[in-house]
Amino acid sequence: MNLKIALLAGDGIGPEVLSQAVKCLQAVEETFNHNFVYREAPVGAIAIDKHGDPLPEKTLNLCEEADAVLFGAIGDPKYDNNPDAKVRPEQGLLKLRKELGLFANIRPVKVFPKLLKNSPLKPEIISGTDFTIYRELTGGIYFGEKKINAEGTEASDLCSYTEKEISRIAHLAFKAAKNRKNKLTLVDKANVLESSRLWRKVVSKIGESYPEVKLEYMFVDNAAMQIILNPSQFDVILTENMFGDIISDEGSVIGGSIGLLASASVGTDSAMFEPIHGSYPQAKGQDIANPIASILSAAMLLEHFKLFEEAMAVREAVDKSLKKGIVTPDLDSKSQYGTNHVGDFIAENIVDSDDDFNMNDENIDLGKSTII
Ligand SMILES: NC(=O)c1ccc[n+]([C@@H]2O[C@H](COP(=O)([O-])OP(=O)(O)OC[C@H]3O[C@@H](n4cnc5c(N)ncnc54)[C@H](O)[C@@H]3O)[C@@H](O)[C@H]2O)c1
Ligand SMILES: CC(C)[C@H](C(=O)O)[C@@H](O)C(=O)O
Ligand SMILES: [Mg+2]
Repeated sequence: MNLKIALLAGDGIGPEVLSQAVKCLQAVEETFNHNFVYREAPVGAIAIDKHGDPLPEKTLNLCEEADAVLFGAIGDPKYDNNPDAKVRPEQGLLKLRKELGLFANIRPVKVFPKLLKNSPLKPEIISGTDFTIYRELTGGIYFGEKKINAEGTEASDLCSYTEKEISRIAHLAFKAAKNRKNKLTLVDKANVLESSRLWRKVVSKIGESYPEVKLEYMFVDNAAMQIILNPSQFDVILTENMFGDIISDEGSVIGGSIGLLASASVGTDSAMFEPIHGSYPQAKGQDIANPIASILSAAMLLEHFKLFEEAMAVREAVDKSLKKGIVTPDLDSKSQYGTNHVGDFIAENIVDSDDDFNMNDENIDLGKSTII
């Protein structure tokens, strides 16, 4: 298959982790005889430094012309620590999502058996965790009207949703639940927020078209607790933009590190693949960041184009690195291995299972995601 892939490395650890994902895609090209063309473009703080704009027009054009975008991370303390900054790296990411129409952000949360003891939570509580968050990505409080009064003493962000914005992601989430364990939990704050009550109305109506899917509702404060207390009760979680952002970082605790959690952001015409973590500025250039979230985001990219064997080969190589303890320090504080070494190991272990993979060889956790 020929694919044009836009590479947006961004800031902090973004470039380091993204280049491990690219190594893996190149290994896939070689092993499975594909031809991917990569084009790099600046985004985030680095794009502000170079062009005065966190999403230069050239970057957006490149993404629009590409078949898919592979994103690193954006963000820099010089903006995080300056509430008065007029231009911010995050605006680049938000604009990109909006312009590409990436309304659904799919974040799988799964525990690798090998890492059961890495989690701060008890193994008996987290084993069997396998849920996917469908986070609405181009609406809600992130995109509502922002105001600050002239004195700078009062500010507001509007949380607004339309029926259309809710229903398009709800259909995706119901279809995903149908292909999984037939359960969908809508996470909201319908006891307080008008926008959440609209979510409930729209989602319950759509639910009538998916009678096999058990629809449940949960308030977000309770959901934040249940994800930690009993994560295996969840199958597909559907939620609005900000709640999805927060509960997915929380979900990453279950698996032992946020450096493992990948995501796909999809719309009708475009798709972007990005780790859920940020630019982790403290680790920039230190070769300690976990590249697996970025590598698994590349696996989701392959699945998006129905390259399932190829994606599986990447997942199996990741699994092998975890089994052999070839991991970064977030997963093993005594580890001698860095970002690059882990990336090399995973890329080198991408093989065509038709050639030499023995299913009984190792107890492999395939961890297949559920993009449709
Ligand atoms: N998609 C994105 O680009 C994205 C996402 C979240 C945050 N951000 C931005 O990133 C900057 C830093 O934000 P933050 O510190 O709140 O979140 P962060 O995700 O960058 O880091 C939080 C903590 O998670 C851990 N971590 C993150 N990535 C890791 C990795 N690959 N390997 C191992 N450990 C990892 C580290 O312990 C780190 O201290 C901010 O500017 C923020 O706006 C960007
Ligand atoms: C950086 C920020 C705008 C972003 C978000 O909130 O969507 C990040 O936290 C994420 O999870 O991708
Ligand atoms: Mg986030």
